[in-house]
Amino acid sequence: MTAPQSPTRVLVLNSGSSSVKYQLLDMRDSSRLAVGLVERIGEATSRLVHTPLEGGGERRERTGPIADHDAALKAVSEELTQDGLGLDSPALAAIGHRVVHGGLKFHAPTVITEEVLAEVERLVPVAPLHNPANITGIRTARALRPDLPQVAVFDTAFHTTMPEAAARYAIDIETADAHRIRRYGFHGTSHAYVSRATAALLGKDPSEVNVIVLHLGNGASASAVAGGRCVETSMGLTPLEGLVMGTRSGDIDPAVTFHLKRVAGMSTDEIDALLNKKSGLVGLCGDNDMREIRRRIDEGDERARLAFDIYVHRLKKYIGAYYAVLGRVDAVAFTAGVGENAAAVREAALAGLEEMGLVVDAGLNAARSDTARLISPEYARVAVAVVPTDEELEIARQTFELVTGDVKGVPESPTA
Ligand SMILES: Nc1ncnc2c1ncn2[C@@H]1O[C@H](COP(=O)(O)OP(=O)(O)O)[C@@H](O)[C@H]1O
Ligand SMILES: CC(=O)OP(=O)(O)O
Ligand SMILES: [Mg+2]
Repeated sequence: MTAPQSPTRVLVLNSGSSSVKYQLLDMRDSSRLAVGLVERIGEATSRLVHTPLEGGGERRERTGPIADHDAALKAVSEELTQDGLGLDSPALAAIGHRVVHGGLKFHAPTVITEEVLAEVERLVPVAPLHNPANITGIRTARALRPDLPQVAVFDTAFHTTMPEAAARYAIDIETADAHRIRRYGFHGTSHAYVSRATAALLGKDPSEVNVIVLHLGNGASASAVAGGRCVETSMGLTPLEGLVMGTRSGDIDPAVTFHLKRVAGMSTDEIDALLNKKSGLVGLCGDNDMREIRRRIDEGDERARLAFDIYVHRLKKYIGAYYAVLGRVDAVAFTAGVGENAAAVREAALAGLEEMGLVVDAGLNAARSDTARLISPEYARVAVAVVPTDEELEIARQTFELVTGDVKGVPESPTA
């Protein structure tokens, strides 16, 4: 009789403000067994799309109201069970959660305890769109499988290497320290994964290269990574600072908020909602989807053109700034929904930077691919790359490594 195999599967939950993305992976070969997405949580038109990649099941879609993240996770659990991949499976080693704000405490993936949850809860005011969803995801997953290790992988962890000169705001230092006001940075799992994948694409070790990573999704951030360590990133105390995003303003003179309060008579909550939800691309032109913005530009829409130009202008400023921070740049890597798909954004962001060694080959830029690739000509001094991010795989790896102490070889139970 053979002894039972050690569990090798990890379920990854990436709970966003109104969505949950999930993947079930087998860490023996990092293969995906099921992937899915629940979107528009809390609306009447919620949608769950579930794709089993193992067991011969078909892609399924459910529409109709899903009230909250708790209901969303229960629906995901039902879908997985239908494919024989349910949370009750003894093959499951752990559940890995993306947790957006980890403050200064968490530098590495962490097994979730009540103390860890309390700290994540304490940080809700500085990640109001993200941490509450992460907490619900953790509590629901724990209720479904109380015996299983649950691991938090923090968006902030990769940025904890930032030097004080980059991490501090120039405000009264006692006030800042009393309230832990500093720049934390986010999307760190993606910046870590993409900077490493870019080094691999260049055939180098991460310690040998300096990379500017541009994570352009709904939320967007840039980072400067020197020899594998983050030295600067564009998001700050909260995920509001930095680049222009789908619905967030990014950088703004803080006095705009006083002005809105004193002159426009808006409340703090109204200003918060304005800057987080009604700004960025959606505030400028009514759309936050870059595909729709490009379509409108092609039809001659001036508002869409202006929104695109502001988005790209900010991006270019950050590329220049991070070039200066790094001194020598080996590669600029574009990632996430916009970075991976919007050739026009990549072209416009780097236009006119030939003197800095940054050149985009139009043919390579226009080509499409699901794998990491270079879009700069061979002669260019700085490589420009499109590198699909994979936050879920990175979370699964870190989770599995933490619970088994091994990421490559899977420990087997000794044969009886
Ligand atoms: N084919 C495409 N062309 C241009 N932009 C795209 C394309 N596909 C997706 N996007 C952009 O990517 C965004 C979503 O990026 P994603 O990384 O999935 O975001 P998030 O993880 O923050 O939800 C969309 O809002 C859209 O602007
Ligand atoms: C931190 C952050 O902005 O995340 P997202 O892009 O998922 O909203
Ligand atoms: Mg994302």
